[in-house]
Amino acid sequence: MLLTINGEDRTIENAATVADLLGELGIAATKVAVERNLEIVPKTAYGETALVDGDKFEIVHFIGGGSQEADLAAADDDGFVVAGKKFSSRLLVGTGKYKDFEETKIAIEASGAEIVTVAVRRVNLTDPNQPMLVDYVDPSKYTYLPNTAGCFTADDAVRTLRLAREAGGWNLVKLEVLGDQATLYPNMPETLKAAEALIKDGFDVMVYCSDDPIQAKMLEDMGCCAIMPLGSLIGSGMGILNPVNIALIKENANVPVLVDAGVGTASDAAVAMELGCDGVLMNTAIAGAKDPIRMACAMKHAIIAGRESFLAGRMPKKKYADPSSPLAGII
Ligand SMILES: CC(=O)[C@@H](O)[C@H](O)COP(=O)(O)O
Repeated sequence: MLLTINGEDRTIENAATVADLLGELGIAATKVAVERNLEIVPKTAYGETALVDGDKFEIVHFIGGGSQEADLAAADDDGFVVAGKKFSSRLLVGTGKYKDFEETKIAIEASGAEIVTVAVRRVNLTDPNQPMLVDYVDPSKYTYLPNTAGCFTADDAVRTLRLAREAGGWNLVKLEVLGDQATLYPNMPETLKAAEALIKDGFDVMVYCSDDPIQAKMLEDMGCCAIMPLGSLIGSGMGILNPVNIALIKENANVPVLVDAGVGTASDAAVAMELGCDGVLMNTAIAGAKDPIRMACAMKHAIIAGRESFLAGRMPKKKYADPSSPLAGII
């Protein structure tokens, strides 16, 4: 019979059920999520779900998947907590745009990040015959944060994350619903709709959003566990274009606020932290640098420096000079 599996037409000779199909493809049923004609098939039903000619399957295969406990031993008192879990690093990193998985791995190590976000639709999680991220970035060492990059509707985003949860058990997710290809700006009505559905479905939702303080508050009130306004457009490296709005969002929030997207260089990350943000998520600034490993290291230091500077409290700005050496006693 003719089936479409992950967009590819395949002739399957012997399989009668989803369980048989996985067997024929050589995939262990416990590490896989199957969506058939846009409906997720629960693992318990693989054996009795009969294949029908023309069925379309989306199969997500995670080797050793599932988010694991972060290494809390290293967490200092200033760590940040999201969805009840404490992290010592306030830098979250993406996994796209690197030369290969080896470079991804070394850059993530150099960044000191504990949370790594993965585009479920883009990173190879399905084909065990190709290099797979989980073979390089150990899911028992890092908290995997599946994201919905490439989703332009609420329905698409919700389906993508349900599929990821079915496969890897991930409950903590990063929602992004994009408006158009040119800007990748968040589509806020669709983002709100998806966030509501995911929260209702039991997900812990970290949400990429516009830097509008009112909509950020709506997302928090709805139950999102972290608010992630963009600094500037994804991949633009333009830094934080609206620091006043980011500060307003942080001032009104009772959940962590992380700048997500647009960071271009280390000083942008420091600015985000000096505004009082709880963390920064970035990808392109590291992966797109001439020396990604060195930049990852720079970002680690920038995040720490920005945070320390925020906690230290900056001196007040003054209109006129104030000599560095006291004038009293000068002859
Ligand atoms: C990796 C990821 O989740 C991106 O969608 C994110 O928004 C990062 O953007 P930059 O690549 O601009 O850092």
